[in-house]
Amino acid sequence: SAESSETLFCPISDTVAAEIFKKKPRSRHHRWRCAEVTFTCPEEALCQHWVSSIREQLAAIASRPKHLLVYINPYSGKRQGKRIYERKVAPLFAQAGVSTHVIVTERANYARDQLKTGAELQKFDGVVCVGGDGMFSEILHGLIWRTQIDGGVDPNCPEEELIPCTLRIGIIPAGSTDCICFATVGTNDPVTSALHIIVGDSQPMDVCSVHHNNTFLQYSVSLLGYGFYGDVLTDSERKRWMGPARYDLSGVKMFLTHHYYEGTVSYLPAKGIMGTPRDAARCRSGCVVCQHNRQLLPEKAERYEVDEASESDSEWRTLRGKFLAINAASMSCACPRSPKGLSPAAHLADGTTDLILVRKCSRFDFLRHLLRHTSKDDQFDLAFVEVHRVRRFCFTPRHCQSDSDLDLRENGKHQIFSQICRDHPACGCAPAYSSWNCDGEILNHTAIDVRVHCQFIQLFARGIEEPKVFEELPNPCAI
Ligand SMILES: CCCCCCCCCCCCC/C=C/[C@@H](O)[C@H](CO)NC(=O)CCCCCCCCCCCCCCC
Ligand SMILES: Nc1ncnc2c1ncn2[C@@H]1O[C@H](COP(=O)(O)OP(=O)(O)OP(=O)(O)O)[C@@H](O)[C@H]1O
Ligand SMILES: [Ca+2]
Repeated sequence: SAESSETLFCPISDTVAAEIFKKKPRSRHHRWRCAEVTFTCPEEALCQHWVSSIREQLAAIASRPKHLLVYINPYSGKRQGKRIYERKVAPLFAQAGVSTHVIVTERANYARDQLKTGAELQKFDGVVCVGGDGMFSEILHGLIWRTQIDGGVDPNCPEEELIPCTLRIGIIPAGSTDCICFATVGTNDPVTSALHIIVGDSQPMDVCSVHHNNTFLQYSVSLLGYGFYGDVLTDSERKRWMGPARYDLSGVKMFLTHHYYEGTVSYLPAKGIMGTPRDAARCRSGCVVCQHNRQLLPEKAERYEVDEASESDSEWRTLRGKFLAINAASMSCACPRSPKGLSPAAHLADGTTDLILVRKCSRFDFLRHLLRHTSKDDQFDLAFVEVHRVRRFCFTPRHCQSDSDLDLRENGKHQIFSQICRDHPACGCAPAYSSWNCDGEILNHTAIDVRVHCQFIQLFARGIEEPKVFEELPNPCAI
């Protein structure tokens, strides 16, 4: 009888592919590619038996998603989101037997609003966003909001125990920074991300809730930045037409502007945990620090909250001063601009955020600090920089006297003056306030209360994998 053969779909990493095909491993770490392995057998019936049993085995893996809700932002990054999805991702989902419901967004917050109220989520095993960090933020907000409202929880109360989201989120990177994808996968590559979704990987992630006066503002998973990163974002929003390059231009402009801001930061240090922001070790796939610190949370942490006793007033610390930047990095914030990130030793899922305070210093010193984000040197090893691993923090700008004052500033006259001064640094009048950059969105309040919720969401990812030495290569069939 004639030999039968069938091509089977098997996603594998570059290194494993190299081992199978005896090719030289590629230098681009963390990228995954599809490989085809053809088995031949003498009988067609046997071949069909192999195929059907492999398909059955794959279908029985509960962690693999079967139905996905996909949102594409057609305006992300270089406006390639739709093309990237259709050319690189959709064929892989089809080949792997993953069905999809694809929605191209029609406006900002389209996906968020649908998830909050409209979408029939029980049909899906996950939600995929094709876009940048802003698009991810929409999905995050939609899903968290929906989960709280369905569970009868008030998201406005900062002390409320939130209900964690169960639907996993996948990110197909197509944006300007794609920091969440880069920091959870190790690369910004749509095919790699699609394969992590197909094989059903799970990576838990911390989420910060941000409140102002008992009113919910936003959630954050990467950077909450006041001062430099807030000003870069505000300035870059007026240059959206430039695409990803707007951040570099605004970065240079804000570096030259060199504004500092006065205020008070109070924080609750994360006590008894494994790991510090100055560690040489990094958060990697299967991170023991994240697992250990999650277990430290008390039993009621079934609801993913921190022990109230550890939040007594005496534990809080307060710092006042003039700051060029106040950054809270709940993860490394690694991205192509800074492959080690704002806080290289931060953890994806340890229930803490790294609070980085850059005090007023010379332009030269600030440049040294910034440059160290791109080299092996420690950006925290400078007299004007301090970093604390915290569970919660509050910030109050010095000139923030009352809410009505703040509202006036945010809605009216002060904002205009502040804007004039921002645009005309030569007038010598520095603005009293910056804005918070919350994962790339501008917050409309400056006095904020931030709380970390440990392992609050799950991504279709597995964290960054350490490069494998040859002997440790996994069995490709087990991936
Ligand atoms: C001299 C080179 C120094 C390079 C220093 C690079 C540090 C870069 C650190 C990037 C951290 C990104 C954190 C991620 C935040 C995301 O949630 C958010 C949403 O996508 N992205 C941004 O806010 C977008 C933020 C983009 C910030 C870009 C900052 C660029 C700074 C350039 C300073 C140049 C000084 C030159 C002096 C001659
Ligand atoms: N159809 C749409 N039209 C206009 N804006 C949209 C649309 N869909 C989503 N958005 C908004 O576009 C913004 C930027 O999206 P996204 O993050 O995907 O791209 P980006 O280029 O990486 O931008 P950023 O660097 O701000 O994250 C988000 O705030 C999102 O809410
Ligand atoms: Ca963290």
